[in-house]
Amino acid sequence: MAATLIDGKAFAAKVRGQVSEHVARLKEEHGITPGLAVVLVGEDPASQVYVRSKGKQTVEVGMNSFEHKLDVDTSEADLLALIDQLNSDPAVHGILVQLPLPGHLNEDLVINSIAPEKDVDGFHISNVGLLGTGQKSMVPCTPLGCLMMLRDHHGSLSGMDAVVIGRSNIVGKPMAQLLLGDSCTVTIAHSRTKDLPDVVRRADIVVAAVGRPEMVPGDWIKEGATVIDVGINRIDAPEKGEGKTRLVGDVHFDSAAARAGAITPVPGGVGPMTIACLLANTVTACCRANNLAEPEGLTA
Ligand SMILES: Nc1nc(=O)c2c([nH]1)NC[C@@H]1CN(c3ccc(C(=O)N[C@@H](CCC(=O)O)C(=O)O)cc3)C=[N+]21
Repeated sequence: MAATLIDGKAFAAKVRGQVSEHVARLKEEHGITPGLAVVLVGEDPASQVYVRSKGKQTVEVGMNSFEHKLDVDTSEADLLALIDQLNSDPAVHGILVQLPLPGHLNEDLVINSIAPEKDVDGFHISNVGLLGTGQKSMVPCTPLGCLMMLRDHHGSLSGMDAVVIGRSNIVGKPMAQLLLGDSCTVTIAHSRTKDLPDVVRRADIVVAAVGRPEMVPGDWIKEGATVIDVGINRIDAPEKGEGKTRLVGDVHFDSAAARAGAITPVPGGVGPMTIACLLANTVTACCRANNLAEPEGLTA
């Protein structure tokens, strides 16, 4: 492998260390403990695993974790009532409603009912608008984690050609805004993009966020480019035994690593950074709520 491995797991541990220090200072100097509320509707096993690891890490950095597990057929009114209650609870500085929600619940309505200053996912329309206009906002965790790794690796991103594959509200669009904010020339590619391989081949930075296992082959990657793989896809792995699975990204790792200058692995890349940034956003929200100086290096 020619490429430098960007170790998201190690980077995330470093970010959590910084978060812990800020939390300790908030407690000692101000008597405030940041709190994160996570709302999970239904019992999707993958979501449960993810929510559990978030709760564990929240407590490990010294914050309060409030978990709300609701029945899969919870009514929209009941969910909105819970969010209302969390919005007005001074012990709660961050609120995350795990997505996707069951089909009978209107995701946009639910997300936009979260108080924008507590919206640690950065999905509320106010935060989307603030980010798009370069104003102070809550920044979505996955793109924020990608940006931190890119800045750490390159220093300045100014003038670089960045291609984001995927146009979701959760990753693709906010990622493009952040890269533009750092003065990249940004292309957002998607399933209808013509000549996708050629578009990707001109990129200095490739961010793959489509959710299709290994869809980006190495020969799309420009020699020396930096590849950030956002995909976390579980696929069958019969070679490991019957019924076994493994995680792969949206990028074909081995062939891409042979051409890239730097690349993030899956697992151990963007995923751990997403959770670290969720904790970072909660500290940021807590500082803003209390008119305290914001933690440096943990925001965009
Ligand atoms: N409102 C909301 N916000 C989210 O941020 C959100 C969400 N809903 N719904 C679900 C997705 C998924 N997600 C992951 C974060 C980290 C890992 C992660 O750390 N993955 C490990 C591997 C974990 C494993 O082994 O299964 C890794 O990539 O190394 C995975 C998935 C956040 N999401």
